[in-house]
Amino acid sequence: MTTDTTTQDATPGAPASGEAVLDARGVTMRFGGLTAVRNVDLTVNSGEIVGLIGPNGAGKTTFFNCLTGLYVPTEGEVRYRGQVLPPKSFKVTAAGIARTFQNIRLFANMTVLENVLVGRHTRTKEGLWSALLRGPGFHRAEAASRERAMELLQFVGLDQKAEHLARNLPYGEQRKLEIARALASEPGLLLLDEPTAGMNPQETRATEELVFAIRDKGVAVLVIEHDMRFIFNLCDRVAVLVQGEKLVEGDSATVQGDDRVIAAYLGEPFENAPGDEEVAEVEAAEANAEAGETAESAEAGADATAEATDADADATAEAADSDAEAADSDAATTTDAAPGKENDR
Ligand SMILES: Nc1ncnc2c1ncn2[C@@H]1O[C@H](COP(=O)(O)OP(=O)(O)OP(=O)(O)O)[C@@H](O)[C@H]1O
Repeated sequence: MTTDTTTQDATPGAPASGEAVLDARGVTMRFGGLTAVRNVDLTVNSGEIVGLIGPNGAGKTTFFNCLTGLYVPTEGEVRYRGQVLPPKSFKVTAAGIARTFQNIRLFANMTVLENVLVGRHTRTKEGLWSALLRGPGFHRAEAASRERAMELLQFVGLDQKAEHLARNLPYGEQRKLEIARALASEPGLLLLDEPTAGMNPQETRATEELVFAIRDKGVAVLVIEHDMRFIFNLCDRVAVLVQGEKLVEGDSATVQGDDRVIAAYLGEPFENAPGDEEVAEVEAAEANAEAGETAESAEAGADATAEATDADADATAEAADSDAEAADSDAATTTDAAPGKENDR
């Protein structure tokens, strides 16, 4: 994966490298008396990574749903490469916009590869009869789809797990798989809804690199995220929604320094280069994890010695019982540790 993770190359405010891929004008979405999104304009140019931030309930996901045909905006218009988008999500995908969801939506009982193949259906031309008759055209198309799906799995680092069931992947890899599946429709614009939610710092850092790599492949990206370090390190431009309205739009420095954004959302400005901070945080987390492992094994050794001493003092039969119990208790800890960690997310 060729990645360019320097903040400089994704410099906020740098001239847009291309024409508008997405052009949303005056988008308003009302649910009865509630206006979730009000008169929002947003453009994403080719080669750009744009962030959409705002407090909970600000209307970010509703706005995404308006862009992807899940909702028909009450007012306004959304264009993709100059064409008004049809109000049907599969047609929006076919036009060139793909998305991931805030809550992972994979086919849990299908393999990793099958999940990506599902994502390719808008790009396969073979019709129903071809699929039923399984003629040479179908087999050629299927082989090409599998090849492309494997390329995408390699791109996100999941090719070795192609035959695993999606539900058996760790959380961070499920998010990667969602991205691979979205990319399978060969989009020109990828919408990511909280791609790092529940991730640890290492996984977040890897996702950041993946998004840069996607941009480098010519796919523009619009991303919703609450992790401000991630957003300000990644995005060329950031738009801030508050109570359905766009409060501010600009480069990272402009947004971070805007008093209204600080008051409504950020709290206090980020200082220093977020990239450096994040690297330091990841390194510290890795060092802590290593130190934790070493301490755990030292503790385990000490426990074993203490138990052995106790056992010597007791009757032989009792010592055997005590060892067996200790082994049971260790086994229970090991088994519980992984699911517990998963549940924490
Ligand atoms: N289908 C719906 N029907 C009625 N109200 C809705 C619907 N979808 C969203 N809303 C409301 O619209 C507002 C914006 O919600 P939305 O989920 O878009 O916010 P958000 O910025 O994505 O929040 P979060 O960061 O928590 O995901 C909220 O008040 C929400 O309750």
